[in-house]
Amino acid sequence: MTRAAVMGAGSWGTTFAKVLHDAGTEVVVCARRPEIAEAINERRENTDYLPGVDLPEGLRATVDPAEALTGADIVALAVPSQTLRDNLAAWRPLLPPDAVLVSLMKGIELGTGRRMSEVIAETTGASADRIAVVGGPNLAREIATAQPGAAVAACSDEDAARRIQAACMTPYFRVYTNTDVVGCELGGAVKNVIALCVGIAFGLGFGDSTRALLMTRGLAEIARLGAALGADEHTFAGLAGLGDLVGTCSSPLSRNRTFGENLGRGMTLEQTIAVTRQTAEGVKSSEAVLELARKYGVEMPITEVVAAVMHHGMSISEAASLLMSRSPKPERYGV
Ligand SMILES: NC(=O)C1=CN([C@@H]2O[C@H](COP(=O)(O)OP(=O)(O)OC[C@H]3O[C@@H](n4cnc5c(N)ncnc54)[C@H](O)[C@@H]3O)[C@@H](O)[C@H]2O)C=CC1
Ligand SMILES: O=C(CO)COP(=O)(O)O
Repeated sequence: MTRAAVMGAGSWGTTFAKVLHDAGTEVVVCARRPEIAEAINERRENTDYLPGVDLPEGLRATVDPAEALTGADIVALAVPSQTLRDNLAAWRPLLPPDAVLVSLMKGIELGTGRRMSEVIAETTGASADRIAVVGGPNLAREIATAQPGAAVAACSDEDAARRIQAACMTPYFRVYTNTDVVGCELGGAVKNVIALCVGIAFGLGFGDSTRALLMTRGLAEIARLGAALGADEHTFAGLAGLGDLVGTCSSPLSRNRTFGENLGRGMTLEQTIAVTRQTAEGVKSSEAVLELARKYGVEMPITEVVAAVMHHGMSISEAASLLMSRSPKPERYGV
């Protein structure tokens, strides 16, 4: 039987652990706080992150990383992207040498511009055939309540991708494989930045025309960055690209979209941060994505204004007018 450890018992870590369990994988989820592990083990509920969602009997939680990691064939990482490097430094001595390390995270590291698979490689020394990514349009509460969903398991080693696929495919969760790790990661991370902008537009009272505009031009800038970083452009038409963008930008469950919506409705950045209890990756990643775009000479106008609003005090009205007053150009998808 395949054994998996899920490191991080937030909303997605807990949900993905349930998916693995439902797929017949033996799984232990590792929480930081004892009360979360206790609630999962004893009340069969993650009372903080997924209140009201029943968790299966066989899903075990611990606060002891060694207990979770010992003997694991698959180690799924589900902590906030900006904390991965520090978390991995602590877990590294405990990682089984042959385990596949799977990033479930959708962010880019601030200050380095590294994708999560790169942070994993740098911190653990694992080779590319042991580093994978799972991404797609997966809103935790929906998947945790077994609503039909799908994702992509990506690894440069197709066999490893297939092993992950087998470990988490259930009657309600379809998993496809891909070998384009870069594309799958960029799709997941950059859509969070676009979702912030869509949320702002929604909060300002704009409707579906504006949302569709931002999603479509957002996808164009994701694809441009992807081309520069060597991704396969077809990935962006798939679940980890268009799929994830549509899911997040459309859903009131999205923390990123909700963060933007609160700003659009008139909250200050500080007020919005204060009311946001879970991880809205796009806030920090917007600046990291922009650094990456500048490094590779890629134009990303939506990312640019989102980063300016999140980090450099630009007002929302200035951001909107900057986007709408760009010079006329032919429509192009991607490069
Ligand atoms: N929630 C969702 O629907 C989905 C989330 N993701 C991605 O999964 C990753 C994890 O997100 P969620 O589980 O949703 O986040 P969350 O905010 O619900 O949970 C984060 C978890 O990381 C733990 N953690 C470990 N070290 C931490 C530190 N230093 N600071 C703060 N928290 C720390 C927290 O205790 C918590 O268990 C993110 O990159 C997110 O983009 C991906 C797909 C769906
Ligand atoms: O990644 C997600 C959906 O696929 C979750 O989006 P949020 O992080 O904005 O909630």
